[in-house]
Amino acid sequence: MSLRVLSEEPPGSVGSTLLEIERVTKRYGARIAVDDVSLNVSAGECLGLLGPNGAGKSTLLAAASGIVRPDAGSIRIGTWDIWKRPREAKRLIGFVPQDVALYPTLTARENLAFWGALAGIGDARALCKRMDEVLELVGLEERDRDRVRNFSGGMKRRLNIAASLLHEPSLLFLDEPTVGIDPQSRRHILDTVRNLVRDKGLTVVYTSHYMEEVEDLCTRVAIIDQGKVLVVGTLDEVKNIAGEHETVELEVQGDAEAARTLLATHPAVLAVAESGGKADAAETLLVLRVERADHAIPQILAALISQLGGRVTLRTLRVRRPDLETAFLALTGRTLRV
Ligand SMILES: Nc1ncnc2c1ncn2[C@@H]1O[C@H](COP(=O)(O)OP(=O)(O)OP(=O)(O)O)[C@@H](O)[C@H]1O
Repeated sequence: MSLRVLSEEPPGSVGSTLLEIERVTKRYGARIAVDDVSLNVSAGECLGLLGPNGAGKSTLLAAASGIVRPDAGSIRIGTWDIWKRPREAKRLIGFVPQDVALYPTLTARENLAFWGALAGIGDARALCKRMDEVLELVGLEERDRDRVRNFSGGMKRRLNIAASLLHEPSLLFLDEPTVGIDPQSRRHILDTVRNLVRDKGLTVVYTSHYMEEVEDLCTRVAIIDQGKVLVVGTLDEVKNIAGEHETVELEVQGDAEAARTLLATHPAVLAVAESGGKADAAETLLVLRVERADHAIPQILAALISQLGGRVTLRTLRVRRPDLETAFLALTGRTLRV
């Protein structure tokens, strides 16, 4: 599938291109992790990079941060090519990896001092002031003397974000910062990122497989799957990509395979998506694309009752309005959920 660029220029008061990714490819052996990706990010915007596990998001961020060298293509941060002028380019970026990079036996402040020294902040007073600022930004100012080994997973992620901000970057890469953490820390991270963009003018590339987070934070979104960016545009442009079609979700118990087969050939159903439900789950999620939900639902229910009554139990039925999940479905025939 070829890339669809729905809008060249991001909306709002954003500036010149701060990140330019041009035709980047990265292979691991025979596997293509990033496949000929081009993407621009303007100063002041928050771009969401949305895709399922294994889509290539981390590899693309690692390439853009100068951590993983691509096999082809170029990456420019501001005016600097990240591979030709890494020192200058890296000064402009902060990178928050998925894995926490902290010393558990050191306190929060000692960890920041270590990262500050690595970032070249030599002046002790300047570093101290900057540590206070970033600790406050992530809401850890009261815990700065605590050892990191006593922190929750969410607090460690927040400290990692603080460390990435010490040298006052213009562009922040966040690689799935909310995976596997408590809801309070998740809320805190989302609020911190929003404030950094709105109040400090930071430019952010935020990767996630949670469409709600991207809808909440970002002005533009790029959908990535199997190493390719399938579409780039404003949230509204991408949400509407499914066009006039609607999505009906059925949660069924029993012989879900028979229900899937029946619905896949039903005239009211355009397509049944593969959904990544858990193999041991009691219910199976069937995601249907239909022309009009109000017409299709009575026919679908009648077919299930007359042909599979007793073998399948319907637990829930939901109609989805166009959102990033339905866009992903329209583009790939699969659901985002994992
Ligand atoms: N160091 C590596 N060696 C071999 N294969 C790799 C390596 N890193 C990533 N891959 C493969 O490249 C593909 C893209 O992985 P990547 O981690 O970039 O995806 P992702 O979208 O960030 O997914 P996740 O959210 O699971 O990290 C996957 O198929 C992955 O298995």
